Amino acid sequence: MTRIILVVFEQRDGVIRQSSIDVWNRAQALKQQGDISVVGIVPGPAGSADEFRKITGDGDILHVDEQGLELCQPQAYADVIAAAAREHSATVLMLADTAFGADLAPRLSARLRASLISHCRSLSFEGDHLLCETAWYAGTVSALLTCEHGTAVLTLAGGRCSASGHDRPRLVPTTLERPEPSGWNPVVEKLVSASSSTQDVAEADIVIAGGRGLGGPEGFGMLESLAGLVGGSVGASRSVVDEGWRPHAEQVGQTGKTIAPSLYVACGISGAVQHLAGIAAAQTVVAINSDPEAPIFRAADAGIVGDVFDVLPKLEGLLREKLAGK
Ligand SMILES: Cc1cc2nc3c(=O)[nH]c(=O)nc-3n(C[C@H](O)[C@H](O)[C@H](O)COP(=O)(O)OP(=O)(O)OC[C@H]3O[C@@H](n4cnc5c(N)ncnc54)[C@H](O)[C@@H]3O)c2cc1C
Repeated sequence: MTRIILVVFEQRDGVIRQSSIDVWNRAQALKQQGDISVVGIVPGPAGSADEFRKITGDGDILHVDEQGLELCQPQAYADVIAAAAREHSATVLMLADTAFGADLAPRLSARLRASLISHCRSLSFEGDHLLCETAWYAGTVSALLTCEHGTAVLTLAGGRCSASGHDRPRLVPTTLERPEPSGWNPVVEKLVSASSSTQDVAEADIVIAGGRGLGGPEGFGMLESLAGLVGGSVGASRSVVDEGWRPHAEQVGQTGKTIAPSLYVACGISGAVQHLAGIAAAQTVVAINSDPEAPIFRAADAGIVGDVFDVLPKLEGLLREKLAGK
């Protein structure tokens, strides 16, 4: 029997999130493991052809754009996605492990009477069983979970995943048969972007993050300059956010964002387990810290022991020379 995976795409202001495209690519990779077909759904106004061109692989992508979906209201989304899951007999629903995915997944699980597995790091099919490796206790423990029967709703933790094929999915403007929307959330009237000038730290390919070692909000000027140079975003530890030096939108970790950049540079960050929980999927971690015993070095691929105020300007100077071809 063909198993149907429904991938839920998240969009913000009509722009499809990279984390959702990663989930789609991971679902495509699962097709090698059996008779599996993948369907996507984009609720809301992600209508431009350019947006859809970012997506490759096989399968239909349902695009549902109707009144009430423009504000990313989870209850409205849950109605639409549950209707799509029923219509396509989906047995697995996959969402990115973002704040929005974490809010939506339990609603879908309740509506579909499905099992819910959050923070999946990896997944595979063994016979009829879906096996999910998930992270618990800030990533210090991993558990292998399976759903014995019925539908499963999964949130997938970061992991940049590129498409293997160059096919284009078929885009299907869709209207779904569903009961009158009952639970439109009256609280959301307007979405305001927290930091419109820079890319969301959860989507960025390069993240330059700072901790308490930067001494104050002024220290982040160096990080902004370096991030601007390499086309990255600035991230922050929770201590920094608690101090009010940086906005919560930039916080990385257990109570912040889970990120999956190809390069993560931790500047003056000790590397507490709650912080490391957010960077497990980073491909390369570089740490700059004055304390050679700082735990961040154990999680780093490369480390520089030194004062961040000496190291970062030198690093940026070298990079500028390199980029100028000197
Ligand atoms: C339930 C819970 C959830 C949490 N969630 C998160 C989370 O999501 N994200 C998160 O980050 N934390 C989280 N924390 C907090 C976490 O435990 C740490 O307290 C926090 O990560 C520490 O932040 P920090 O590394 O910036 O500061 P510190 O631990 O104070 O470390 C500062 C580091 O800077 C170095 N340093 C100092 N001066 C310099 C200098 N001039 N040059 C170079 N290095 C220097 C020091 O050697 C030190 O290693 C959570 C905690 C709890 C209990």
